[in-house]
Amino acid sequence: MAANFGKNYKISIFGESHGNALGVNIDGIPAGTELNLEFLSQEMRRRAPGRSKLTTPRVEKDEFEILSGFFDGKTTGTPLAMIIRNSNQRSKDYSELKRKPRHADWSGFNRYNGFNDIRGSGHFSGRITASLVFAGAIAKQILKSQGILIAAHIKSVKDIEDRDFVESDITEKNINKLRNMTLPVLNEEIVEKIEKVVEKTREEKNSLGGIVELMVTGLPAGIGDPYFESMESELSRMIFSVPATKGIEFGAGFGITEMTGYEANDEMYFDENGEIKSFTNNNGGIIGGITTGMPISFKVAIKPTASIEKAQKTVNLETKKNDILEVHGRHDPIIVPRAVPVLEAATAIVILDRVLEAKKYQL
Ligand SMILES: Cc1cc2nc3c(=O)[nH]c(=O)nc-3n(C[C@H](O)[C@H](O)[C@H](O)COP(=O)(O)O)c2cc1C
Ligand SMILES: C=C(O[C@@H]1CC(C(=O)O)=C[C@@H](OP(=O)(O)O)[C@H]1O)C(=O)O
Repeated sequence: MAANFGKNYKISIFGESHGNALGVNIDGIPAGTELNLEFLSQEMRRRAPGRSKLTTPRVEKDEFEILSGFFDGKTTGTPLAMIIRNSNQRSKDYSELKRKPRHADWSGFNRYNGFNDIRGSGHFSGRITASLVFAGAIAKQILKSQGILIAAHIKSVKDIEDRDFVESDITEKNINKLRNMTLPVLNEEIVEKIEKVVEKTREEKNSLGGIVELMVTGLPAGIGDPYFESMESELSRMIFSVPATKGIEFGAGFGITEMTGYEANDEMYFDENGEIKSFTNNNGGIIGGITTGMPISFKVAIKPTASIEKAQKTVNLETKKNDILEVHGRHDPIIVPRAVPVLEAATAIVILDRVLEAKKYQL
């Protein structure tokens, strides 16, 4: 089923943006895992809507309720189900959109024979990513206990660029700092520039996109598989499940095509502790679908928000005539900052699933 992901850390998501609730059922959490509920809440707040002037004004607390699989502060090992109740639906904003489709309304209408819930785009809404953040936050806690850390920052908005991650950026202290920033960037001088360009674009009834960079450290060499379950394949499958994702590149990405083989090869050496490293990481920590022991590094392209107030051409499915669409309602003028915690969580789910898979073939 399309709503399911994972072979070992298995998630099944459900819900609609304007329905009663959304949530996730997680199977495969090791029994006896202590959950830090405050950390889970913090992660939910990082993604929640209505938390800054750069996000949609729809305010939702995104308080989660754990229904099963958790007892006396520890997981029981049986499925852990979580729901979040929706509290701030304004479905009249969508009354026109049944006739005049926006983002996934037209493709979803055809896929579900017209029975898709169009209120807030139903299951297609970015709101459903709250479930990913919850499952990812549990995965992050488990991975951290194994020395595996995941970090993300905004790499660019329009033509405003942050510097790239280096391995030494990935410390618990730096991750905590980024987690507490509305605009998580490494070069804080660009924060104001981003705020200004987003504000200006919003005033022009338009929206912006950008790039998020992620890095995973602490993974040993040898996790993953060749071909269909390669680490890149699994990560890409999950990352493309995050609404608004339009591209992913590992390591030097498309830029590697401009290098010669001599430049592109990541030359290896023994470091002062006798560990094998490479001087460069153009392959993004994955070769042959399997981790090399270098950090996994990748960038994700997030498109500009589809729902904009600026008038655009569309079709009217009722009159069967060409028409004009102006989307009123509550929308993110840019999805990128809210995508940061979602992409981290999505990455954590995949990495944990692959780490558990590796336990099957490594004694
Ligand atoms: C956290 C988050 C928030 C989003 N907010 C909006 C929004 O306010 N308005 C909108 O049109 N799209 C928003 N999106 C993107 C749409 O959900 C997405 O574009 C749509 O489902 C179609 O999917 P696609 O763009 O991946 O093809 C958001 C996505 C995420 C991850
Ligand atoms: C509610 C959230 O964001 C929503 C994501 C979204 C979309 O089309 O993806 C459209 C808007 O929905 P609504 O019209 O219901 O306010 C956003 O507010 C959320 O992320 O929790």
